[in-house]
Amino acid sequence: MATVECRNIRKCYGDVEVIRDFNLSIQDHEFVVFLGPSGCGKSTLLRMVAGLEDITGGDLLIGGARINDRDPGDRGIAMVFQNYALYPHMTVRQNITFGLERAGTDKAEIERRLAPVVDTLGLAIYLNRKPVELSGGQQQRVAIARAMIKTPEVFLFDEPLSNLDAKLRGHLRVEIARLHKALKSTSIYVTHDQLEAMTLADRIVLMNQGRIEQIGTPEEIYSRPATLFAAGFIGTPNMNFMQFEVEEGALRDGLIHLPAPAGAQGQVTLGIRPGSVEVLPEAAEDTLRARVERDEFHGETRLVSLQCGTHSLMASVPAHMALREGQELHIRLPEEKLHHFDTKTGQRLD
Ligand SMILES: Nc1ncnc2c1ncn2[C@@H]1O[C@H](COP(=O)(O)OP(=O)(O)OP(=O)(O)O)[C@@H](O)[C@H]1O
Repeated sequence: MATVECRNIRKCYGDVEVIRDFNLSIQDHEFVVFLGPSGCGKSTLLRMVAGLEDITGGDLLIGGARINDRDPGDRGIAMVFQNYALYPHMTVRQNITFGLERAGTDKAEIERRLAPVVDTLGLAIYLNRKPVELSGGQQQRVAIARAMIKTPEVFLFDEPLSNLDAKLRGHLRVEIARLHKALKSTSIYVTHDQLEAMTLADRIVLMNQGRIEQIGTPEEIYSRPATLFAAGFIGTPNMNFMQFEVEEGALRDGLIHLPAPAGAQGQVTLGIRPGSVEVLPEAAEDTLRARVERDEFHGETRLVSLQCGTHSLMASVPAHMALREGQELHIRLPEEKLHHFDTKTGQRLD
């Protein structure tokens, strides 16, 4: 059973604490993505699991055994890095099998393991080439093959696609998902790319400044972000935010009058995703007047910047809805699509 458990994990560089009291249980076969902005600590955490960084405090368990002080080679893990780090003087075949040869695995066993790995990653025709004769995507496939052939219990991926162009990234993303299904190993994948996280993860661990902001399935985090940070980080285009002071149980300004969530006090941030803002040609009882500031054509949709009283909002509308800059129109903010946060603490209110 390749469960991974982090219990009160801490990491300090000198006096600076970069990971604080990190707790997480990863199940056998689960695909967990550490997602967050640059510097939030996701790589440091992954490197601690791999044994490439000391753990300052707490316990790290793989398969139920505490492995804080175990050598990287004895942890049952394999890691795929952002820089493929292939040996330039070796062929593809040698790069893939080198680790097993060094460990003294016998030749027949290496050949037995090589065939399905090479097959799965479409590398058979490149086996005798040197890395310099391969594209970036092919080189990263070799790096994945090198990790796969070790048949690890836990796969660790550190931004493996970030050096590739967008098309190749999409392609390899699908392959990694397929591989995970076939191999059934537990996987931890680090990225700052929310699309990768949303498409690959069983669960996302959203991190910010060395702490967990939210843990959940992609759907859970998208539809019920637990904090303002989670709401702003997940979703493209970004969620709209509007600031209000709670007055007599309502969020109110010259134009807007909405009920405040039960018990809300002080400042509340109202959030709504651009795709949830309804744009209407006619006024109705629950619509608000808005003016078009800018209209961007995005293919299937248009992204419209609106001014609604003192609030700036984005709305994503079908592309056929041609709008002019300066045009007056009417919008509706459906109540069931609103998110409320305490502005001071950043915590979700409803
Ligand atoms: N060897 C080190 N010495 C001191 N500080 C470090 C060291 N390595 C990382 N840090 C700091 O630890 C914090 C977390 O870094 P880490 O590389 O884990 O972030 P990250 O979320 O993976 O970012 P990125 O996406 O940019 O790689 C950062 O503030 C970084 O400056």
